[in-house]
Amino acid sequence: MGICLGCCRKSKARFRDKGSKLCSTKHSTVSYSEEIITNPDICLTAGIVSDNTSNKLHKGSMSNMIKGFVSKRRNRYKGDGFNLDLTYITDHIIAMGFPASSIEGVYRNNIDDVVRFLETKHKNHYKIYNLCSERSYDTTKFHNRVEIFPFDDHNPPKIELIKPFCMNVQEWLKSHKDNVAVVHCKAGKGRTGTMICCYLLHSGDFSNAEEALNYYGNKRTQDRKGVTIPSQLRYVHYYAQIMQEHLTYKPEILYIQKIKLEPPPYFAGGQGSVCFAISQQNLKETDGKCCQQCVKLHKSETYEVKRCNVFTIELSVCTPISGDVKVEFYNKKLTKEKQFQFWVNTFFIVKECQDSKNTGDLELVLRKPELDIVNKKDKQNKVFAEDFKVRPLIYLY
Ligand SMILES: O=P(O)(O)O[C@@H]1[C@@H](OP(=O)(O)O)[C@H](OP(=O)(O)O)[C@H](O)[C@H](OP(=O)(O)O)[C@H]1OP(=O)(O)O
Repeated sequence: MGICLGCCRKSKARFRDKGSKLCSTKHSTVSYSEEIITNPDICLTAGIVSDNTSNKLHKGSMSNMIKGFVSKRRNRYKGDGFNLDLTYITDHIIAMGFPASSIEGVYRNNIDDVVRFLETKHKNHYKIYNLCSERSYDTTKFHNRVEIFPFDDHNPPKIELIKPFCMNVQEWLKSHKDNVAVVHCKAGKGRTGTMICCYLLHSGDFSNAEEALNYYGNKRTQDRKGVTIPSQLRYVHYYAQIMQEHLTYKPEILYIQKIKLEPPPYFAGGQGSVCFAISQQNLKETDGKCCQQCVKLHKSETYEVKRCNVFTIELSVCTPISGDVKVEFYNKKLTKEKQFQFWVNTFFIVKECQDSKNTGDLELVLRKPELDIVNKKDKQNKVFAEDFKVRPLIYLY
């Protein structure tokens, strides 16, 4: 039986993320014998294999090696004949990577292995929570006990998504002492951690966001870094406030009029141009189901930045914002390159003002570690100074 390398266009299209990092060499139409599967070099460089071959590949020790590599520092479940990117966060809450099929099942959790695991360990007592907005799978494999609470990779959930998720998990866990909730996104780390930490707060297991996040990080990863995206962390803190102070959420309307960059980024050669966009996460109904929809509210012109202490950008129109709001900054070269982004929620901005008895306008301050992307990409402080801050000026009324 041979492996056809390079003949399956459909698989190629699907092979776009981690797999493509592993297997990105040129295609070949050569057929290889089965023993070759055990040769790491050929497997890693093979790139494209057909679907029935992937079914065999995912069972081999080579596949386990690739899976271990792809799951990086996440804790895997190994034992009883299983080797899965899956971690018990508590006895009743499981975090795992995407249950994948086809070639993706060779380097992520294979859906059939996940089914086998859950049927063996938690028969009739598991329910899956899929957080991916980007895709799904054959839910009949899990007897259709799959709930979808979708949001985008590298982003926080819409704030209104969190409570229904927590209530659904709570109801499921309360309905039988043996029930488990199995939560996943793609890697089963960032988005999964965000929602699990919110649940740990909702259930009263933790009363403070930091403790829930540390607990999750310790359980799910070897480097104790569970949720690392600043906006996802911010939303766990938001939900902690809702729980601690019994708040009733309301999407307040505010206005952004200025954004200050302090100091402005330093691009190669000393000069550069920035532009930014402000978007809002709305809920829209499609086929009777509520989905998130990111709507652009403001697209800025391009500003040339010069060296100075504070670079202030006045918005051409005072932009009303409400609920979950994303601000994205780009460096405008030949192509636009995203430098950083952050999500905030207007309800918590107003609350912060009220708590500090501030009746005037508010200058939000977001420091470099609180900004998505740049917190990881510019660790050497080459473009953004270590003490870089972005200060949106918000009008309350
Ligand atoms: O933190 P990292 O570097 O492991 O990033 C994860 C990504 O790995 P990558 O950077 O592409 O190698 C990872 O992508 P892969 O699974 O590696 O393709 C996910 O995007 C993961 O987010 P989530 O757990 O699905 O919400 C990402 O996790 P978060 O950054 O969202 O926590």
